[in-house]
Amino acid sequence: MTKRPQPLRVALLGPGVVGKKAAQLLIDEAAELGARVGRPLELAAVGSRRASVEGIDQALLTSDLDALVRRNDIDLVVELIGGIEPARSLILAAIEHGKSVVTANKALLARHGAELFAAADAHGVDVYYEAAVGGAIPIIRPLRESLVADSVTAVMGIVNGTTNYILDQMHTHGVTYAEALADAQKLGFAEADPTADVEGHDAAAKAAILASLAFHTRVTFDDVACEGISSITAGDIAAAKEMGCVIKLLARCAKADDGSVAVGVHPTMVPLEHPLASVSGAFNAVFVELEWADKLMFMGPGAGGRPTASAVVGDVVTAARNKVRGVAGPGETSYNEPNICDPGRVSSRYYLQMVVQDSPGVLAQIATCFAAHDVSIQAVRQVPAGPDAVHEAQLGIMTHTAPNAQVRALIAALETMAEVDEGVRVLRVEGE
Ligand SMILES: NC(=O)C1=CN([C@@H]2O[C@H](COP(=O)(O)OP(=O)(O)OC[C@H]3O[C@@H](n4cnc5c(N)ncnc54)[C@H](O)[C@@H]3O)[C@@H](O)[C@H]2O)C=CC1
Ligand SMILES: N[C@@H](CC=O)C(=O)O
Ligand code: NA
Repeated sequence: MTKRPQPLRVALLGPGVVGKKAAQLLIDEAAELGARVGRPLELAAVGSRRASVEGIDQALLTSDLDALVRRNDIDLVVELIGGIEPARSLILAAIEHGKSVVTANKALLARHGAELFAAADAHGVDVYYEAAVGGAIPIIRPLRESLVADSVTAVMGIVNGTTNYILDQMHTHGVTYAEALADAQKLGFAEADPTADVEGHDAAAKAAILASLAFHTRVTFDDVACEGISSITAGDIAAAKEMGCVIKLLARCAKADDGSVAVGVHPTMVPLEHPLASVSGAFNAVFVELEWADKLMFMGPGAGGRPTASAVVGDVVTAARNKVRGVAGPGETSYNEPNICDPGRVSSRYYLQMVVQDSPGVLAQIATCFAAHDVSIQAVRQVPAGPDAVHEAQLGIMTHTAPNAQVRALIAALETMAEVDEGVRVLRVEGE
């Protein structure tokens, strides 16, 4: 009788939106996944706060996550509880006990990635995290492995499904921000606390991870200039439409002229002809510009239980294959020193919208103010400020590319002009 090979045993922490689906995939496809690994793959335990979880055998559940990640009979740990602690300590303990780790936790990786990767390297195990950026979309492995010989010049992406869903609903169906957010929460895209989504923190964590991989450096969450979508109004959406654009929450990572790395997350007017403009609903997309490969776009479901579980279990199979062969995958410890661009030096096109007096010479005065700040005007749009505001007009001005600090100084100067109402609205505009 041939002896059944010893299975590789997986512990999954956090059977929530993603964890439940990852457990289901590991259970339902166990035979096929084992064949792909070359050894049986078994979901051996699930670390959970709850005493019962639909679809998971009661006998697998344990509330003692600390003990679980140290158990000798566990080979791989899948962390899906989210947040910083206890996720960080649990992952470090798992690594120190010789387990490879799979996580979807971008918040943790963007703050403590260096520590986790160094620990994994020291203990000869893997930390895989494909689900942490763009959910099911393969983007981590392409940047880390397939494109490693090329030089990335810019990475930009729609990397938060919740905000893309909200903006898309506002743009195409005219629904309110609050209605669209409630829908996104029901559909399972939103983080437990949706502030992380709508204020751009989730996208900023993903931007830090993308920039680190793209530029072989270590960018952290705190290095990312971050602005969310909670202040986007129906008026902004209407202005974008009139300028031939759509508003997207865009994460942008690029090399500045001096070689420093500029990383930001901002609501951005994206011209309709740009490939990212057509990315709708909760879909994510990452657009990469490279010196040799030119332009690539990766697109697909960036959130939700099933798509994210696909990426998580894909990483489990990869880490398990490495275990079978007695090797570790490509580590992440050889980095260039971080050199982060001062946010004021980051250049972009901008759209400025203001209410102005509708009388002769005002436009000329405003244009003079732009010239005094060395900000060049690309396009101008003027509409009545409102049905009763006969002496006021709403003026929208799109600039050519200019450094952020110069545009901020221009706005401060415009707001001191008697002809301009306070509260000049500003949005980034993608493209040249
Ligand atoms: N929901 C999504 O579409 C995506 C989520 N992610 C990431 O995947 C991870 C999990 O996200 P979700 O499944 O959406 O979250 P969730 O809130 O639905 O699930 C988390 C689970 O972990 C459990 N948990 C939390 N802290 C725990 C603790 N200290 N001890 C025991 N159990 C604990 C919770 O009770 C819950 O069952 C997060 O890092 C998230 O950022 C990544 C990509 C997409
Ligand atoms: N809340 C996130 C989930 C995936 O990371 C999103 O909306 O994209
Ligand atoms: Na991904």
